[in-house]
Amino acid sequence: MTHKPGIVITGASGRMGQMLIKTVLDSDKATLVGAVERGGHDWVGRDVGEAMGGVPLGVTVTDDALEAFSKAQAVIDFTAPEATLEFAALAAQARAVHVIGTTGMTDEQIAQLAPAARHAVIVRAGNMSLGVNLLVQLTKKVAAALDEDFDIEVIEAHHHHKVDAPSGTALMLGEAAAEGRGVKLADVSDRGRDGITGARKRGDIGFTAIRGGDIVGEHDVLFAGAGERIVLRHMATDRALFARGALKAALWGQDKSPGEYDMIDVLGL
Ligand SMILES: NC(=O)C1=CN([C@@H]2O[C@H](COP(=O)(O)OP(=O)(O)OC[C@H]3O[C@@H](n4cnc5c(N)ncnc54)[C@H](O)[C@@H]3O)[C@@H](O)[C@H]2O)C=CC1
Ligand SMILES: O=C(O)C1=N[C@H](C(=O)O)C[C@H](O)C1
Repeated sequence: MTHKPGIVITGASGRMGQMLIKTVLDSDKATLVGAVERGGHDWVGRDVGEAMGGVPLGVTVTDDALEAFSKAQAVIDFTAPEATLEFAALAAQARAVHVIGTTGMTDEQIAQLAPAARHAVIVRAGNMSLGVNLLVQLTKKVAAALDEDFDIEVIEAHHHHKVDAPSGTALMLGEAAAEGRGVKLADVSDRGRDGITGARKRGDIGFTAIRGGDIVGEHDVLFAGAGERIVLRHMATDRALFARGALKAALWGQDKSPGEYDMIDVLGL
């Protein structure tokens, strides 16, 4: 029998946490060995299956991340930036692959992952779906083919619970467009227009964030020229696709050398 990597899910009670637990349970390639929640959360100390409203799974939700990670080959983490930084250090200590789906991390926080990546594999992406990562590559190509006569706008829409904007995916798409154009996103990014903004600056990459209802995640990259527009679009209708991508990353990372990777690496795009 082949060895099935043991997986810990952090943020177990969250929208993605619960989806990830179901995805691992449905998989014949991995085993759920732990579920972590923040200290004081009412799921801590309960069986995670029962807490999710189902049958007991024999996995007790804990707030002791290191203890949970030490039994695992991979940690899948869709939580919040500060928590993810803490988990990176602990996953590295446990030599577990750390799959990071958390968005809203600052550049400084992302740089702080580097010490952990010297000891363990980190796979981080603002979007774990095949479709979005393909869209990233397409965006880079289209941006490289068109000049600044085409204005680039990234438009994203998410559910009303989302706390960060622009979305991690929107930033990935903006980075791809900037790379295609041979510029740095930080130099051309236009976020949050309001009031008398003046005319659009040539070469800028604009971002618009829509928040409402239960929208899972929608992203358009608009290339607007004179007399024509090109729109590259991805629409997610089920969080399961992010969870499947994250599990794929956790399995992919098992035989890789320590370092920082993304879903383009995992999917070979
Ligand atoms: N990369 C991707 O493909 C995707 C990324 N995301 C990102 O994943 C993150 C989570 O999203 P949701 O599940 O919708 O949010 P959520 O708010 O439903 O879940 C977050 C969970 O993390 C837990 N948490 C926070 N701090 C913690 C700590 N210190 N220790 C343990 N648990 C902690 C919370 O209690 C909560 O259960 C967001 O940053 C979101 O943008 C979401 C979907 C796809
Ligand atoms: O918070 C979400 O829900 C999502 N977050 C990710 C992002 O910030 O892009 C990915 C997906 O769009 C859902």
